[in-house]
Amino acid sequence: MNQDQWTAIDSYTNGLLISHDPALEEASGLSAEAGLPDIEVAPNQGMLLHLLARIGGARSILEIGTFGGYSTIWLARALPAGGKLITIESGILFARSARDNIERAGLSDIVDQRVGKALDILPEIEAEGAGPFDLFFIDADKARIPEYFTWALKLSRPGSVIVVDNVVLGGALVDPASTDPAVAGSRGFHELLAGEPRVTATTVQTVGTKGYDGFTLAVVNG
Ligand SMILES: C[S@@+](CC[C@H](N)C(=O)[O-])C[C@H]1O[C@@H](n2cnc3c(N)ncnc32)[C@H](O)[C@@H]1O
Repeated sequence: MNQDQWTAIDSYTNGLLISHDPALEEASGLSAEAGLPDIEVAPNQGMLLHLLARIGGARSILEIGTFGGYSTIWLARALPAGGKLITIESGILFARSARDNIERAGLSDIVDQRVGKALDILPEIEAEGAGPFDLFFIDADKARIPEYFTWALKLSRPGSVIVVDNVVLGGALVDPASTDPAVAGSRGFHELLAGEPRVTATTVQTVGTKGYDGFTLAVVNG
C-alpha cells in the first residue's frame, strides 16, 4: 500500500466519521495562517485522543506540547462538567495562538495553559497538588520523552492513561546509526517502559496524512 492510498483512506473515513467542526478547523487553519508548521495530530488521531479520554471517564488531563491547541481542543471536549485540562507549551507565539483557538472553541474555562519549558512547569504542577491526572498526552520535544514519562508516572494514579506521540519517527526508531536526539529519546523511553512494572504499554505504528509515525499507549497498573 502506498502513501496515496493511506491518505485516501484517511480522507474517506475522516470525511464520514468526523463532522465538520469550525473550531477545530480554525485551530488547525490559524496555525497554518500564523506560519506555524503542520505538526499537530491528524484528525483521526485527535478523535482517538478524545475517545480514550471518554472511554476512561477522564476528568483531569495533562498535555505536554500545546502547539496551536488542536489536540487540546479534542481532549478538552471529552471532559465532563467540572473537568480540567492543563497544557504546557514553551513557545510563546504558539501558546498565544492556542489561547485564541481555545477561546474560540469556548474552552477557556476548562483549559489551563502554562507557558514555559515542561521540565520547569511540571515541578510547579506537582507542588500545587494538581494531580493525579487521569490522562496524559506527551507531545513535545522527543528527546525528553523519558523525563516526561517519568513525570507522568509521578502525577498518575492506578488506571491513568499515558499517550506518547511520534515515537516511531518515520522508522528511525530502529536505525542504529541515528544520532538524532529524538530517536535516542524514544529508544530510551521504550527501554524505560520495558523495565517499568508499574505500566502496561504498547506502541502502535501509524500511516496517514501526516506520514509514517506512531504512538505509545500505556496504562498505570493497579
Ligand atoms: C508536536 S507539537 C504539539 C502538537 C499538539 N499536541 C497538537 O497535536 O495539536 C510539539 C510542541 O511542543 C512544544 N515544545 C517543545 N519543547 C518543549 C518544552 N521543552 N516544553 C514545552 N513545550 C515544548 C513545541 O513548541 C511544539 O509546539
